[in-house]
Amino acid sequence: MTVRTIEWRAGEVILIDQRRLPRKEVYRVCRNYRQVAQAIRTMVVRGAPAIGVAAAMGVALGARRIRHPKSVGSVMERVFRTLEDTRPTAVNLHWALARMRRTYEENKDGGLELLKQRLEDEAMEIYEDDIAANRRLGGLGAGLLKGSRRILTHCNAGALATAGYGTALGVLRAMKESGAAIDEVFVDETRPFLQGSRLTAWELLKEEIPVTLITDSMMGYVMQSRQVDAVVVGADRVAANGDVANKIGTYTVAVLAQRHGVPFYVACPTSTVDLGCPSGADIPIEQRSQDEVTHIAGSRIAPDGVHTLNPAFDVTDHSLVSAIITEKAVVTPPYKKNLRAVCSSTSLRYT
Ligand SMILES: CSC[C@H]1O[C@H](OP(=O)(O)O)[C@H](O)[C@@H]1O
Repeated sequence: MTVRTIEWRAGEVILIDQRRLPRKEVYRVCRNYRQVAQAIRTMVVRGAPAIGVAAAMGVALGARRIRHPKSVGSVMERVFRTLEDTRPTAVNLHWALARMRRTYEENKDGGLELLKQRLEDEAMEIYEDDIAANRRLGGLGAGLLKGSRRILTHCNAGALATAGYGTALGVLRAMKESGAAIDEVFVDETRPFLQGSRLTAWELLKEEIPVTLITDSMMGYVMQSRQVDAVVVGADRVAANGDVANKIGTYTVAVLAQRHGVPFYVACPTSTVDLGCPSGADIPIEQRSQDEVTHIAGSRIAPDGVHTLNPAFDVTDHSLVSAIITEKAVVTPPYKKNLRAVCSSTSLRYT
């Protein structure tokens, strides 16, 4: 099954509108960087690696529309700032923009047409690197989870959250490709945006991987009744000490996993590890609109005027993380030392 999450088509960025899934497969055509930024903000495209790739393509779009060499500097600064301001938590967005900014600085004096081509080439490289990384980490994860036949995952860390193949779902895809027996994947709905029930269930059904949808409140029950052999989730930012920011509810899963002796694995490319971020306390947590909590599919389910909280992410302490599966290695504690050893060559300064 090839999900076309995102596609560069000479001067356009094509995105599957993830707000419409699973009922409709609708594609959004972005013809300028502002449209890409809006698609990221409104979660037409979502998922840490996917928004990084989208932002990189947005930079290439922004450059393509420049007509006068003298305006390059002012236009590109506006492009970078607009895309950097879309969503704060997923470090892949800022990592990808740092790569694009490095390419811009290296080529800004080489002529406008060369600059445009170099930025497009870099965006495509970020796209292809992500898919390759997911396939590699998937294979490493399949080896780690060998023998785990009943797995729980949270949110969507699949092809839809990346340039393709997925991270947590990349591990499941690699397990299936290797012939490993998967008896059951428990997917929780992941309120309020329902990435689990709408996106992960959709991806796994298409892959013919056995999936059971549960409500968020059933996570404790399935682990207490010993129905889960392992948990694997994605990540939006891993701090230098191994603390993990991921979709809201991940911390709950991790505490339950520890309580019931279930290994808790995080699958992410090294572009998700932020060595410049000392701990989870330093990770900015995005607060999203209250409508996501008070409405489902556009219908109000809560009374007018009710106060809501809507942090889009939480932080799981590194002590609850059994291992971090990256494309370069499966990283185990002590994370501060081992993450630096594995990820330093990928790390880029974002500030
Ligand atoms: C492959 S990482 C996907 C990661 O991103 C999601 O957040 P959002 O849907 O708000 O972009 C979620 O935290 C996933 O685990």
